[in-house]
Amino acid sequence: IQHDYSLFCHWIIRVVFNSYLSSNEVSLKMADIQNYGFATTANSSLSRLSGILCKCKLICSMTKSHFGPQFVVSIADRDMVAQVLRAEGRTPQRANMESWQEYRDLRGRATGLISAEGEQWLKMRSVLRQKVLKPKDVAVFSEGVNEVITDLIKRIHTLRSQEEDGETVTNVNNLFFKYSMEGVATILYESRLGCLENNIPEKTVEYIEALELMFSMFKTTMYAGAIPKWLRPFIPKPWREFCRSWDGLFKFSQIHVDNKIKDIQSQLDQGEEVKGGLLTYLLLSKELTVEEIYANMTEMLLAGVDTTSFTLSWATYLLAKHPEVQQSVYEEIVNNLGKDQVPTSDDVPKLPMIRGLLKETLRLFPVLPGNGRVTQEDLVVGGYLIPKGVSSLCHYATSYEEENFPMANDFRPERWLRKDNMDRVDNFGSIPFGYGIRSCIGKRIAELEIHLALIQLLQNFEIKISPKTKPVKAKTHGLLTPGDSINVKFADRK
Ligand code: HEM
Repeated sequence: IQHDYSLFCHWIIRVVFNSYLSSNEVSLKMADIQNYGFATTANSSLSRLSGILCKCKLICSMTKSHFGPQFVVSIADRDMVAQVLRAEGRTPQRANMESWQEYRDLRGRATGLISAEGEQWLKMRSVLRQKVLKPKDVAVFSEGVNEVITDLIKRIHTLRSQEEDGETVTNVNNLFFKYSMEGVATILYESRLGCLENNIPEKTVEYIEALELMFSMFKTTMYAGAIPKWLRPFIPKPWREFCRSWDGLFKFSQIHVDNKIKDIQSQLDQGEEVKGGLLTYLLLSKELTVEEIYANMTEMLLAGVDTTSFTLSWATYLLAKHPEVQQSVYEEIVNNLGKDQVPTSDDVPKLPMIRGLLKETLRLFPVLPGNGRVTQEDLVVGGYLIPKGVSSLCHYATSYEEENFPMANDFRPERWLRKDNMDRVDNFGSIPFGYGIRSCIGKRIAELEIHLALIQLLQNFEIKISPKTKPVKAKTHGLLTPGDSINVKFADRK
């Protein structure tokens, strides 16, 4: 049962238990159990069942289980996670990417950074890392991101004016989804989509809706790869939808990349000097093929929207729930930057509390609660032999360990402040962007989008609890997401 049928068990358990418990409670219990030992949502349904029945919290730091046909060793201990990551070779391998590869083979598409392996991955990583991996590389995107933030603030004014109290914005994640999509498109495609406009042109509405649908469809079809191929004729929907959402994402990226190719060509034809950002560089340098550029833009779009928007939603929620923290972050902004000055990336180092706020938000709510790795050598970890070819690193669990973070359940951004130059606040207990040469390549982009947005939001508004704010818990379907709408008030700063 733990092999091919684990997914079915998972579904059956969900259906049965949903009828006994509220769905939130089930998600929470599943999240708890998953993150205390199991890295992926469909892991080992039987163990989950016993966990739910016993209401016990699994606190083992190493467990073995199965995800579809795959054997997984899940590690939830800071030092063991560090040991596995430090043992990585020059081309670390990501787990569970077979379905992504299969889709690309089927459609004759290239792989992007997330799905590529080996030398192919290394080649693309070496090209992309030169442009986006250091804070100074992404500093050039500040202006474009700030334009998007101006639209975000306008949109908040519009949305709250539609509410009775003139201050509440319901389901902030909708808003931040559009912000993140607009922000990442500005950086990746060097063009604006218009997601945050009040009167969005019909054409734009169509593709925003199509993209939203693709993102939501993608989440539900994530497990398509775990269903054995021989079962697909009997249960065709997950695989069909998985392919359909990839088709849509690729098409979307291709339209924007092709537009850029035309722009560049017309500039060249007119004898103009061609200047631009990341995409222009990739197209002109020809270090990647056009197919590789399509694939990387598609995978970065997929990786860069929900991650950023969920993190912003949680940060907003935490600030509303902790007015004293919000006040100290705000005071730091006013004292070091002023009430009205538009921040750039150069200002962020002057605002350690803003950085602490993001780190603490990601410690409590790491969008990717686990990290799948294919270990490339046999390893002895914590006295156990982990065979080559498996492992899953559960940093959600290590983020909540008292040993790693005293008063771990509390929201305390100041825990990330350095007392002096020698003080090291980095902590393997919380690695929301992963670690090492295969860590998140969009980390600096995400930080820029989130830091600048939070600074301007706090300069403009006091974020407060609204009567519509209910306690929101996290749930997981691969990504850790808010389990309910986050509704807060954006009150004008006096
Ligand atoms: C709060 C926001 C984000 C979080 C928490 C996050 C987290 C992560 C994590 C945990 C990984 C896996 C790292 C590993 O395997 O060690 C990853 C990989 C990746 N992320 Fe992000 N990410 C975020 C935003 C972004 C953005 C904005 C982009 C692109 C614009 C992006 C692009 C990627 C790509 C391409 C990879 C694969 C890298 C590789 O395999 O070489 N991410 N991210």
